[in-house]
Amino acid sequence: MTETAIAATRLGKRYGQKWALRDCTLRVPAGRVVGLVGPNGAGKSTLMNLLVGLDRPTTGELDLLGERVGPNRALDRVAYIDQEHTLYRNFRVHEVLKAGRLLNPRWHEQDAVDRLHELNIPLTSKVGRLSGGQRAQVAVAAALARRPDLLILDEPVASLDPVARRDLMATLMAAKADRDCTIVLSSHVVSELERLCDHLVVLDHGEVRLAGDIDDLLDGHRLLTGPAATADRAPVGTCRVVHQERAGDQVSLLVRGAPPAADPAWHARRVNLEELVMHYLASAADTTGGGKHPAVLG
Ligand SMILES: Nc1ncnc2c1ncn2[C@@H]1O[C@H](COP(=O)(O)OP(=O)(O)OP(=O)(O)O)[C@@H](O)[C@H]1O
Repeated sequence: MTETAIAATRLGKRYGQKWALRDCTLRVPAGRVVGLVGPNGAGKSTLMNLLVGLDRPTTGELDLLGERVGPNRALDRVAYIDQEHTLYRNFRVHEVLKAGRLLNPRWHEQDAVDRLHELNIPLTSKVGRLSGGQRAQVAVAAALARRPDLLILDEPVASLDPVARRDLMATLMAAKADRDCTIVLSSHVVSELERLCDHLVVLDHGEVRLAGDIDDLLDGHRLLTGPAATADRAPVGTCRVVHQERAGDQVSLLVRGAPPAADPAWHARRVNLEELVMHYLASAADTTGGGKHPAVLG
């Protein structure tokens, strides 16, 4: 397997005057499960459309699984599932599999049959009569039957109830355990990604705000809390202040790096993934004028 699943260099997509994605430079090692997060309109679907070849970039370069993505490149090692888990509703499940068999040179039907059997989804059922969760499972089973090296899912659980969400996440985790593919999934809900993902990309206003392996990102940040009155003298050392937030007479600063434990009035602790993402998004909102949060310091 190639070492790098996704290498994007200054990738951009403009619709008319508007940049949906701008200057996106990313390197995702193969085998990662990537959580792509960001608010509405952040550019998540735009990035995914570029990754799966549904759209062409306005600027920049994109390599997937070691190959340059271009107009004549078949993306047969990449599978994509959109938000609606689009399937023909009049098809029966076995007809979905037949279509997959006819359309895909790499097709392992028994994988899908076994998976659907385990989930008690009859092959004779009409897609339109399945629940939303079952339809999502059929879409995932059909995508996995292609044994993709890169599986991309646009908000796969957004329309599902909590049990169906859990079941779909379990299917993805099992698929990852079976085959060492790279998975990219987008969501608004960070807590949903936390159990599954080991790599994070935060997008906002079409720009990458944060990207990296989640363990490294969590190790590399601290939340420094102390008296708001002395916020400008917070003991940050050489750390970069990403964002600060005031609550009463206390202020919390998200810093990148390890601040020196010099001042007893200040307390440094690790952050969780949700806090990390929220601070980065709040910081982005400050710089783009879209938020109500206090100013970014550095
Ligand atoms: N085909 C298009 N034509 C014009 N503008 C578009 C098009 N597709 C996306 N955009 C714009 O690009 C920006 C990014 O949209 P995108 O759908 O990628 O965001 P997103 O993060 O996936 O949002 P959501 O979470 O709501 O699905 C938005 O401002 C959107 O209106």
